[in-house]
Amino acid sequence: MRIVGLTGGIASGKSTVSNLFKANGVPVVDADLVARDVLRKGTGGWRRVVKAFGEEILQDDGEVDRAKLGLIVFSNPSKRQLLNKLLAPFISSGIFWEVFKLWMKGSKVIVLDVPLLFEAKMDRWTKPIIVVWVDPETQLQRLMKRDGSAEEHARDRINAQMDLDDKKRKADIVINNSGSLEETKDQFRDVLVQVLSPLSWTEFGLTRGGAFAALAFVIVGILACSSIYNNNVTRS
Ligand SMILES: CC(C)(COP(=O)(O)OP(=O)(O)OC[C@H]1O[C@@H](n2cnc3c(N)ncnc32)[C@H](O)[C@@H]1O)[C@@H](O)C(=O)NCCC(=O)NCCS
Ligand SMILES: Nc1ncnc2c1ncn2[C@@H]1O[C@H](COP(=O)(O)OP(=O)(O)OP(=O)(O)O)[C@@H](O)[C@H]1O
Repeated sequence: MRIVGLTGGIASGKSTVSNLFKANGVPVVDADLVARDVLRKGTGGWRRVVKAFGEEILQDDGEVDRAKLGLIVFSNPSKRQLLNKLLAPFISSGIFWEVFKLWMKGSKVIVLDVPLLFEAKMDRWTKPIIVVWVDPETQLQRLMKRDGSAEEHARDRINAQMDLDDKKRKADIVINNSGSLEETKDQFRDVLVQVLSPLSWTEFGLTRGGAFAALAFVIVGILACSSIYNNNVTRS
């Protein structure tokens, strides 16, 4: 199985690129969706977070007020670290299960869309790593426009992540999303060819088909050895 890492900065265009993958039949595991699930009312993540941050972060219906919690953690690094520490085990296992389900379905190439791929050291499980890069001013403007947020809050969110240029240096593939959507789609076409190139033997071994082939090989080997052994015992 080939697990492609897709990352970047906040509002750099990861969802835009992951939608292009989905439109081309490549399944995507979205870490933001997993992170939402593990914070739903009544879950283990919800209980831990409410215990640590207090009931004042809850809405009337008992769900976490995400905007309120966001304002707290994106302006305070130690509170953000606490939230990350509380949710990390739930997010990692959630991602693992999503990958496992796709493996069971027989998917050969999948994309992991994880904003904090490098920060959470999940980059070691993915190859190649695609970084969606955008120039800083465009990133700020797109973020403010999309979330309707003030410049100060948008900057807090951007500064809560590893510098986007550092991520770019760690990438195997860079998509520059500073221009139009058409320009991004042009780059994406070449990226798709690379991502869908034939699997290496190691990647094939990690697919469901590869695992069954290896198992069949071992069973045939054992049967062949036992038949040779039985023949020798009968003769002697
Ligand atoms: C603080 C929360 C409630 C704010 O929710 P909100 O709906 O406003 O934002 P959303 O979850 O859609 O995230 C938007 C973007 O913010 C960035 N972001 C989210 N969490 C973090 C974080 N802990 N550190 C840095 N950036 C983050 C990501 O780029 C993400 O794509 C939420 O982001 C959260 O629970 N974060 C902690 C979980 C986490 O680490 N998620 C990232 C998945 S790897
Ligand atoms: N090339 C582009 N031209 C114009 N607008 C764009 C372009 N790419 C993305 N956008 C817009 O910028 C915003 C951020 O893009 P997107 O949601 O894909 O980023 P993201 O990296 O997934 O964000 P997050 O980290 O918050 O999940 C969206 O409103 C999107 O429509």
